[in-house]
Amino acid sequence: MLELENVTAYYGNSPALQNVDMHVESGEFMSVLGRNGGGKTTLMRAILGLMDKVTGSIELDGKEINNKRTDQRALAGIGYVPQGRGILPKFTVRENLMMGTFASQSNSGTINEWVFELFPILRDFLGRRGGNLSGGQQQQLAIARALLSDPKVILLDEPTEGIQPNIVEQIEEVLVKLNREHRITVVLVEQNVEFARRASQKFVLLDRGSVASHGSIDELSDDLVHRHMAV
Ligand SMILES: Nc1ncnc2c1ncn2[C@@H]1O[C@H](COP(=O)(O)OP(=O)(O)OP(=O)(O)O)[C@@H](O)[C@H]1O
Repeated sequence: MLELENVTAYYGNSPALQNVDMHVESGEFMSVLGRNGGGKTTLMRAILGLMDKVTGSIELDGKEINNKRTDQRALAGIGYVPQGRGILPKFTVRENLMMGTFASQSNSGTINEWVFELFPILRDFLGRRGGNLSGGQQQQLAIARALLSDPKVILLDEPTEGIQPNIVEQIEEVLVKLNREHRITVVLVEQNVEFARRASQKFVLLDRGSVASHGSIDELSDDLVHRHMAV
């Protein structure tokens, strides 16, 4: 459902991602791995249309999206949880959630209750400013906001970075549930290899902007991790 062929992405004139292929099937959980600076965030930005220039092909459900604007890609069904979470600190939790609904086809402004079933804490904090939540709560808010755009595929950039272990566990559980029960396709950027091994069916391993290895998650050997992820 998300097909990248020969994708090269540039900051100015310098390519940070080169000739990347990635094939994600509907309902699949894909992890994108690699050490810092390997190109993982650049890959997410290329899929979203946030790079200066991207060559190659990016298809969603068989339709080319590489010529579309970021907002059109969101409407087409790509949800995004950026690195650093991207919460608007002065907006309340309710307002942050409403931002997500505006990126959905229905553009309803209505917050679907199911995000509170996934993250009950958000209901309690609806009137609180986003900037006053803890890091873990902000991450839950960022995931809920992305879900309210009704995504077919959700891209998450290091959602567990800098978050306390019990919240990491909760986030892992929610992502697995979204994928297995709600059939949302997940593309997860992670440094946490064990999380990726538990949650994913497939992986892509980036090294210096190129695909060093890819396959089903049981093919992700310790040797590959050591070669391409150790600093
Ligand atoms: N705004 C930018 N302008 C120019 N070069 C950039 C910019 N952002 C990243 N790069 C370069 O692009 C390359 C890939 O960076 P990217 O952020 O995609 O890596 P990453 O795998 O996501 O790393 P991290 O785990 O640290 O987030 C790096 O060499 C980086 O220095």
